[in-house]
Order: sequence, then structure tokens, then C-alpha cells
Amino acid sequence: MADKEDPKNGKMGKGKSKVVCGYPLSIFFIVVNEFCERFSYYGMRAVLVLYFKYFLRWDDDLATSIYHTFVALCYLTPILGAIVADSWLGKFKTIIYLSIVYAVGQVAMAVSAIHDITDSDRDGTPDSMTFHIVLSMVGLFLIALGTGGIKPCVAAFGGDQFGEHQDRQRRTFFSVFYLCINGGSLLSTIITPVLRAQECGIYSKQKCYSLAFGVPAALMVVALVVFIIGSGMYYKAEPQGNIMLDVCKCIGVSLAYTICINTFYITAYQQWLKKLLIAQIKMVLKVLFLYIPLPMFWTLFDQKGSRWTLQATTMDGNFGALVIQPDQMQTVNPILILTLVPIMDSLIYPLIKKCGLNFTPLKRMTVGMLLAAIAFVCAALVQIQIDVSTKQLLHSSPYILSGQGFIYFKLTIKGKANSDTEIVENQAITFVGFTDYFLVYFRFVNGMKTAVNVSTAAADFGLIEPFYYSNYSQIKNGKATFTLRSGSQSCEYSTNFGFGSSYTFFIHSTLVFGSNCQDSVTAVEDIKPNSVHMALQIPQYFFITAGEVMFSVTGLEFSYSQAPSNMKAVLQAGWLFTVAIGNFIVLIVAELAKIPKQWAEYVLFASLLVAVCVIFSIMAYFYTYIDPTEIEAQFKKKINEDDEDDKSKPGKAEVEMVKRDSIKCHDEYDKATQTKM
Ligand SMILES: CC(C)C[C@H](NC(=O)[C@@H](N)CC(C)C)C(=O)O
Repeated sequence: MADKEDPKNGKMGKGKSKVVCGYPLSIFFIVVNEFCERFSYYGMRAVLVLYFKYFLRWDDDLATSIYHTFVALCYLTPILGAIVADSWLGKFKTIIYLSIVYAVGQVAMAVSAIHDITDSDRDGTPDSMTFHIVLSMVGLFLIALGTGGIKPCVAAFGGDQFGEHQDRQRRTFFSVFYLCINGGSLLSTIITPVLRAQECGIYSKQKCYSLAFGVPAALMVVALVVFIIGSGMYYKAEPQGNIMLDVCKCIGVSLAYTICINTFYITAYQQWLKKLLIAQIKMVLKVLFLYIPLPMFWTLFDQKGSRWTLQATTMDGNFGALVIQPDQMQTVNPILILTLVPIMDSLIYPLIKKCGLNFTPLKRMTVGMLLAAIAFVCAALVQIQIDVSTKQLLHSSPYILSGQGFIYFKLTIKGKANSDTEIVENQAITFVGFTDYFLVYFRFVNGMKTAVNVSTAAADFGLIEPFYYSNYSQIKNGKATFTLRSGSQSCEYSTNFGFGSSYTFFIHSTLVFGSNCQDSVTAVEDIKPNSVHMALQIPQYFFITAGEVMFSVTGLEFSYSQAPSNMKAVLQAGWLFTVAIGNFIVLIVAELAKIPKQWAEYVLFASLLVAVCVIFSIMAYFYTYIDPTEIEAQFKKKINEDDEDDKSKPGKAEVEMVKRDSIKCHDEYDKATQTKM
């Protein structure tokens, strides 16, 4: 289809779309669709593990494995969607059909989370867990198929809306596209956990997972409707046959031609068709070859959600009025994307250009990788800080004296609460794994001759016999007021618990009930509160996000611009495939390289990425940027010329016959050579 003319920009957007400020109006529907779709995807993902754990009652290991398998599947299915789009249905229809599959999947998830469906005895818990498990697994499979399937198509379809001479506008489109991804995901990761925390139900009230999945489902329906509304304005490139089959045929026929070169007459027309397909395959293979080192970037990038979140659990999340949960730190990434993308596009890149530097896409991606490596060096430095603060504790407080002269405790403390903590000697307590960031541990030692009961407004911790101690109990961090009671007499003791801390409280023998008992209790820190502040993670988030902007936004556009017209979605899928491989590498490295020191693991990952980055920059040096549209136009011109000129111009049937005969010849050749052997 011919591009529309625009008075300002020469050739303008394709399709029937109006042009607003130099951009085809159709892309508005595409970016809104992306915003809603990403809201749907990330919103559902934000509560998924909790749904597994608390609704389906799976253990942590099973919940984590199924979660990662689902995420990996979401980045594998793009290949499927791309092949269907480029070879068969076209991008538009593929997006529509797979969005329906996606929305059905989301609805299935929402329904699977309604506990009342199988709660026949109305006690608040589902009676047939199998129903909920099967429905949610079917839902997740459909979602993975939908989200992955449409992902390469939507980006490439957006790119298709721009005319040949709209490189600048197309680049801006990919930046806006990325902003929408992050805007949608940011909003949903804030909203869906709030929805989940609500209580809902018909017969009994439970945590509202159905609402937390239902809203993303509704957003997916909105995404679909918005996309359909734009239908009349889009430029819809026709699918160009089964590309994969064409590639195989091309190789087969080429061989046959080579073998039977003297037997058959090949028209110039056919030659050019074949050469065009070969050129297109070469374009794709060159880019795919360049992608080989890229998964390493994603290996580091995706550790935000795992290693970095665990690191945050050993840090202090008190931001004054705001207390940040470790997993909430991840929202720093989309927030920074929303600020950095406009800054890069309107300030940094133009400034670099003004300085006369040619900051090509591959150079940007190389710098992006280096920034990600720097982020991991920052993470290592923060880790060293955390380790030092923990070590100080180990050396400074192995002994605890009651201060009142009769109770002596010897404690050996390893690690921090919420991670791997062990307190040996007088009584052993082991906290293994991340429990709840907000919970801290405490116990009381009773130095009085009478039994004392300890309670708070929310819980009763029981009676402690004279000269004895209680077991460790958990309490929310922050201020706590304990009531100490003996018979009808009581007094109150208040204290403050820092994140990740653990305390032993000694009740003095001199305590007098009825008066203020604040001075008659001594608090001893078994485990110091997390002293390294979570704000120290901001530099690492800054560098990884700056790296992402340079690497991922550029890579997205690069994958589109370097792909031949019939394989745009295929190359987008290739790009997303690097994300899937990156995720697998995280799993493998975490399993294989059991490095005892976390900071050393961060340094290892940073070094690996630098090494990969050097290889990538060498590969990039030898890469020649192409303009697929121009190359294809040249071929098509030749095809048309020869089609006109060739006196013995073959009809379609004739071409097919030549191909068939050539293959037959090839088979004959095979048979002949086999007989000889
Ligand atoms: C290819 C994807 C990894 C890119 C993109 N992700 C992001 O933009 C992240 N910054 C989002 C954040 C919420 C993790 C996506 O398409 O999801």
C-alpha cells in the first residue's frame, strides 16, 4: 500500500489513519492496548505467588517453580505467535484471536479464585482444591499463550504503521510504547495487591484473589476493545505465506537447482524470487547471530525480582512516614523508566548527537550492558555493607548478662533474622528463609520469684515460670507495648522493634507491679535491627534501569528496523527469546555456582556481563546496518523487470512445475548416489 503524503514530512504513515502531530492516529490505539495488556499481565503476576501459597496452599518451592515456569513460558510463546502472524493470519488477526484466548485465561484465573464455588460446607475454604488447581493452570496456560503470542505482534504491528521516511517517529513510538509498558505495570503492581488484601465472598469472607485477578481480566477485555476500535485505521500488512516452509523449500530447491543445473532452464524471474528470499533469510540470520550474547543482560536484569528483593529483606525499609516492603522496591524500576526514557530521548541522545558522536543502536546496547554490570557492582558494595554490619554483631555480643547478677546467657548468633539465623547454646532457634519482613522475634526472661504473664493488646504470650524464659514469639516491627501481669497486678513496658531484629527482655527481680515497669525490664539485642538502609539500593536500580533504557528500548526498535518485511514479528520473537534464555541462565547459575558470599556472586555476574559485552561489541563492529525496505524494493524492481522482459515468462503453474521437477531431480540424484554406495 502506498504511503500517504504529508505536507511537512514528505511520505507519511501507512493505512487510512489520520495524521496527528506527524504520527498516525492508529498508534494511539496500539499504545493504549499495550498499556492495558501490561496492566493485566503484571497485575496478575504481582499476586500469583501469594495465590499459590495461601489459596491453593502450595509450599514455597512448588509456588516458586510454577511461577518461574509460567514466566519462562510467556517468553517462549512469542515464537508461536510470530510464525502464525507472519506466515498465516497476519498480525492484526493474530492479535485479536490471541487476545481473546488471553482474556479467557484471565477470566479463568479470576473464577478459579472464587472459594465459594466449591465451598459446600461454607467454612471459608474450598472443598475441591482440584477444581481450583485445574482451572488456574488452564488459565495460566491460556495467558502464557496469549501474552507471549501477541507480544511480538503488537510491537511489530505498531512499527508497521509508519512510512518509509518516518524513522524518527518510529523510534519515538518505540519509546512511548515502552513508557506504556511501564506505566501499566507500575499502576497494576500497586493496585492488585490492595485488591487482594480486601475481604470478599458470598457465604464467607476471604482474601479477595478473585478481584485481584478479575480487574486484570477486565483490563484485558478493555485492551481488546480498544484495539478493535482502531481497526479501520490500521495499515495491515498481508502475511506472506508460510515463511518457515518457504525457508525450507528455498534450501531444498536451491540444492536441486545446483545439482540439476544443466537439466533445467531457470527463468530470471524465478532466480530473483529465490534471491530475494535468500537475502531476507540472511538479514534475519545476521541479526539472530548478533543476539547470541544478549541473554546475559536479562540474566542480570531479572535478578531484581529475586536476589535484589532478598537483599532488601536484610535492609531497613523505614522511609519516615513510609515503610517499604522489600518486594515494593521493584517498583523503582518502572518509576525510573517513566523518568529516564523522556530524559534520554529529549536530552541525552540529542546532546550526544550535537557533540558529533554517532551513537548507533548497537553502541547504545553495548553501553546498556555496561550499565547493568555497574548496577551489579553497586549491589555487591551494598552487600558488603550488609555483611560488615552483621559481622560487627557477631563479634560484639556473644555474651548477654542480665545486668541483675543471676542470669548469664551465652549466645552465638549467625546471620540476621529473616535470612539464615541460628541461635545456639542455651536454647536453639533457627529461622530459615524469608518469613515476613515486618515480623521480629522476642522472648522474656523472668528474674522474679513469681510467675509472670506477658501479653500485648493483640496476643497473649503465656505464663513464664520464676527464673525461667519464654520461647521466642513474633511481633510486628515498630512500637510495641507489653503488659506484664502477676495475679491481679500489672504494669506496662513499651519498646521499639527495628526491622530484622530480635530481643531478649530481662524482667528484674526488683520489679514492682502497679508502678511504671519501664525501668525494671532490660532489653538486650540478640540480633541488631537491619542497619543498612534500603535507599542504598537506589543506585543499583538507577544503573540497571538506565541500562534497560539503552539496551531494551533500543533493541526493540533495532529488531524491527533490521527485519525484512515478512519476518518483522519473527525477529521480535527472537528478541523476546533472549529474555527467556536469560531467565533460564538465572536458574542454572543459581543451582550450579553455589557461591557462599553473595557479594562475590554479584561480582561474578558483573564480570560475566562485561566479558559478554566485549564479545558483543566485536560482533557489533562487523555488523552492517541495512534498510530492508530498500533492499526488498531493489529486488522487487528486478523481479518486475524480468517478469516483463522475459519472453519465456513462466506462469505460476510453470514455476511450480520447474520447482517440482527440480525436487524430483534431486530425489533421483539421491537415489542414484545411494545405489552407488
Ligand atoms: C522484554 C521485557 C523484559 C520488557 C518489558 N519490561 C519492562 O519494561 C520492565 N521495565 C517492566 C517492569 C515492571 C519489570 C515488558 O515488555 O514487560
